[in-house]
Amino acid sequence: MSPKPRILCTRLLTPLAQRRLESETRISLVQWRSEAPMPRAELLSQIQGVDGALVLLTDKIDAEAVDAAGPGLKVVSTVSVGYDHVHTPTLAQRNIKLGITPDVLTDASAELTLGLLLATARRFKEAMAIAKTDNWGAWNPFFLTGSLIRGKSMGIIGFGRIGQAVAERLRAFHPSTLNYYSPSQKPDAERSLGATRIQDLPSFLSTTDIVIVTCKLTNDTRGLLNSETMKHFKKDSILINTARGGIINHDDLYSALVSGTIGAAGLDVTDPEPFPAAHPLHTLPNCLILPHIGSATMETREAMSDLAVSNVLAGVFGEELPASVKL
Ligand SMILES: O=CC(=O)O
Repeated sequence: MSPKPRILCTRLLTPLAQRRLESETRISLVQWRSEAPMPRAELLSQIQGVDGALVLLTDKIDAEAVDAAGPGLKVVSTVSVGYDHVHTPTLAQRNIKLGITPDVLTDASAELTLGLLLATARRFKEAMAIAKTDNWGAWNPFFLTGSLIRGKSMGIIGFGRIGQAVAERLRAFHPSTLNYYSPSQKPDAERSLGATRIQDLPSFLSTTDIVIVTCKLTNDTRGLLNSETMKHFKKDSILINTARGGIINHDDLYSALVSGTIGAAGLDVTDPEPFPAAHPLHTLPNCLILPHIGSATMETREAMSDLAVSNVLAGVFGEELPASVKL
């Protein structure tokens, strides 16, 4: 009888998915049973000889990790839709499958994006700080005035599942225009969402009041928004990023927010993560930072974990992954 496939899981999963993984009798499970990330040295040691690795976006799966796993590794399954922490050329070269968790987190991510936009436009960070003090003062017409969303030109960078789900929700705010910046044309979404593609970044930025970043982090998008491209933002524009921190140069963003080149920013993702408490962006009243909670609802995290379990099981048993990346 051939030995059971070995699966390494680098974290404790949400309760239902954890139970499912533990009760899977066809596999031999090695798991880092903690809510904190598996230390790198531990990962490199425990991944040796496994058939499948179920990982999170905090685990760097590079050539070193794949080498440490050895020739039996068939599948890497990440509990995330983004996979910039996985070195895809190495996986492709060694014929290792990559599973991700699309769709199940689209609603949660789009809802968080809208929440962050509203909070940024209406200055929640300053308002919450003042509400806790004795400087609240009497109601006055100029107090904490923010920006209306209705009637604004909206622009989405990246027009995949999450970008389109954000666009669908933004329509309820009656934008003046809804544009997107993406390497590929999306004719169906253009028709159903009334969106227009502008593929020249300076033109896209200079005609947009509210810029929302939802694209993947790739070699093409790393540092896409920097001191050069930020010059094209409209005065008083709002920038929201719920994709990956590396798409924005944070030092350049600080300068742009201080000089007024950009009016306000809401970031659910930063570079690095965790974002240092001492970073000057935290000191700005017009920069609201969240600790990467886009998909953080319990239902969503259960669905993501469940899909990741399905992906890793399919991979080790040589079946088609329910949700994979074409490498
Ligand atoms: O950021 C979260 C994800 O990629 O799922």
